[in-house]
Amino acid sequence: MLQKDVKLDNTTKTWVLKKHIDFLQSFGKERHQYESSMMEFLRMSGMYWGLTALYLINDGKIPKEDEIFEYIKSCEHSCGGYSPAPGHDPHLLYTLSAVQIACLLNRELELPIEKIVSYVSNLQQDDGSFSGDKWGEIDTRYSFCALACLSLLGKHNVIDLVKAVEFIKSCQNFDGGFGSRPGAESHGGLIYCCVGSLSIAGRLDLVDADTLGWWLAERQLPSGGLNGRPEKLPDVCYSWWVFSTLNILGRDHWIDKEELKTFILASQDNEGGGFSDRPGDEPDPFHTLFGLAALSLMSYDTILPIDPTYCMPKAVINRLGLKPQTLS
Ligand SMILES: COc1ccc(S(=O)(=O)N2Cc3cc(-c4ccc(C=O)o4)ccc3N(Cc3cncn3C)C[C@H]2Cc2ccc(O)cc2)cc1
Ligand SMILES: [Zn+2]
Repeated sequence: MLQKDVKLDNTTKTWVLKKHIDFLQSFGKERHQYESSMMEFLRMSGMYWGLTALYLINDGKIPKEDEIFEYIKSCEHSCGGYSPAPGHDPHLLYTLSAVQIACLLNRELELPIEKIVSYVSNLQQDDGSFSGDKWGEIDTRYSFCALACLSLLGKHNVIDLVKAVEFIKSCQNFDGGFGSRPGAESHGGLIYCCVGSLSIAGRLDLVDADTLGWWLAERQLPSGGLNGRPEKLPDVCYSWWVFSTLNILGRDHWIDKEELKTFILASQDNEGGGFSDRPGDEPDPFHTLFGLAALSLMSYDTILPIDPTYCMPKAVINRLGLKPQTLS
């Protein structure tokens, strides 16, 4: 079977740091008005992606902090959950994003912590799994959102951690990977969520690190890029999902970092700044964060260090006194 991949033209793209800062600072303004309005359904997450990316390359400086915190408050619901934008329904995805942004601003203590904690713990099911909102869709993504959100607030002991870990273990496959539910196929993004959850819970002993490490290293293609499943095209965001998981498992030397770096840099937009999913596509804040975050794990240029488990600046995780488990 011909391996699907992209062909990098041999001009290595220059590192356009200033343009990435401009791209991130202008998102939501006139230049990106259209895309930004189209993305209202995920705006709170879009702000976490854009602001974290900016923090990493702008020496931790974030503009308009008060305006951002007012926006978070405008998305708060009486149940303790946050919506992506005013007038939308609350959901665990955007509650995590709101807490992550508040932590970036060093203002997490100004949040209604007890209400958020009760919102998140009420989403845990009898089998230890989590749903994303009242409609009840179960997904290991939501286990990660719940554990990350509560641990950032120093409250992860309010849920049944043993059962939460048990559910994640029930989603482990013979290839060492994890899926969205028991029996679902292994997928790079869900493996990151499950290994990240076990890292927060201090239970990486449950991971078969060699078998999973091998499956993850198999994601690298001749272009240097990583895909999320066999036979898929490489994509910059998998540079984060797959590479940060290898980093947590102490096996990130199992892939060729130089080739991954080349693929990520080739996915920069040299005109307007930002990163796309692969060379030649439109850049967006989502792929810009995950491209920069992977480069940060490779200590590229002046990008500030990032924590592989939380996808947040190390300085913020250290300030919160959090020590997510990693294997050496
Ligand atoms: C453009 O098409 C999509 C498809 C899915 C989504 S998603 O919300 O389900 N989601 C996140 C995601 C976001 C973007 C994006 C564009 C502009 C912005 C502004 O901030 O963000 C783009 C893609 C995307 N995807 C889809 C994707 C990424 N790489 C390959 N694909 C198909 C991921 C998707 C799932 C997701 C992942 C992480 C997360 O924290 C939340 C949702 C969003 C747009
Ligand atoms: Zn992607």
